[in-house]
Amino acid sequence: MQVEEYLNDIVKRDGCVHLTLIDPASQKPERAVEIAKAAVEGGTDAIMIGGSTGAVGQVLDLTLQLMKEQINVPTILFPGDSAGVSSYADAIFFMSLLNSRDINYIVTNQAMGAPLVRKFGIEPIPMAYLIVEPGGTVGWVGDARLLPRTKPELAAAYALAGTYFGMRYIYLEAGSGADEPVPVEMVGAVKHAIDKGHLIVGGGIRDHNAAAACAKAGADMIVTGTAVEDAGDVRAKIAEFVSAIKN
Ligand SMILES: CC(C)=CCC/C(C)=C/CC/C(C)=C/CC/C(C)=C/COP(=O)(O)OP(=O)(O)O
Ligand SMILES: O=P(O)(O)OC[C@@H](O)CO
Ligand SMILES: [Mg+2]
Repeated sequence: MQVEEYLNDIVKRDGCVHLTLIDPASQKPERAVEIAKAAVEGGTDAIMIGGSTGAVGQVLDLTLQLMKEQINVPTILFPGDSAGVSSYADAIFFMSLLNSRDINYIVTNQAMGAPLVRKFGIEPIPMAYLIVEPGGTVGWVGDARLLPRTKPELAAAYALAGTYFGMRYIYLEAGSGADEPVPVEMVGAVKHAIDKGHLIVGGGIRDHNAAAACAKAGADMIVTGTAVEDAGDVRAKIAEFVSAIKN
């Protein structure tokens, strides 16, 4: 429970965690590590590694190996399937896409990945992954029955079900590069519904105002990927997010 406790302690201390998502398929490992280093300098709390397409094998391993040598925050896998499990990560968001129509994303990929998680000694963090409109690539790949933006009560019902299954983290995802993040009304409704669980919000968070709004509405952790990939000055961009969400 090392990484989970680390994150939960930051929520207690700072009110909110910042997670930087790096897709190993988007750049060479050396560049990914440069981005991660700058993100850590900017104050990010951990690095998530994953992508919905093509984040596998040698590139994933090498990216994580270099990170382990060069950065001092945890690395957390964010896998699309069992091929996204690498022995060089500290933890894995062991997630089920609860609003998928495809059993592969509800439990089969997880079953294929579970023995690897055990073999490699990676810390699994049980998580309900919920995809909200517009959902982006991951909504399509994961065959999600997208949660309507105007129905916070549906998102809250899925989140509550996730906590009753024993999942301690709930991730509300609008899709990478979404035009708008998850609506604040939905963030609030989900936070209200889950007693002890932690709420992660990501997808389409581009600036510090959007990040602050999500945190204020109840997000315990904010994920940014595209905004960081696109930033000229990664360190400065992350620092803006961090100061907007933390007490
Ligand atoms: C726990 C294990 C072994 C597997 C989980 C399998 C599940 C539930 C996957 C959910 C659906 C999926 C395809 C997720 C991929 C990871 C992800 C959410 C990537 C989003 O990353 P970006 O790189 O920002 O998105 P793009 O790929 O659209 O750029
Ligand atoms: O790329 P962005 O839009 O920041 O989304 C991050 C993450 O929620 C995607 O899985
Ligand atoms: Mg990507």
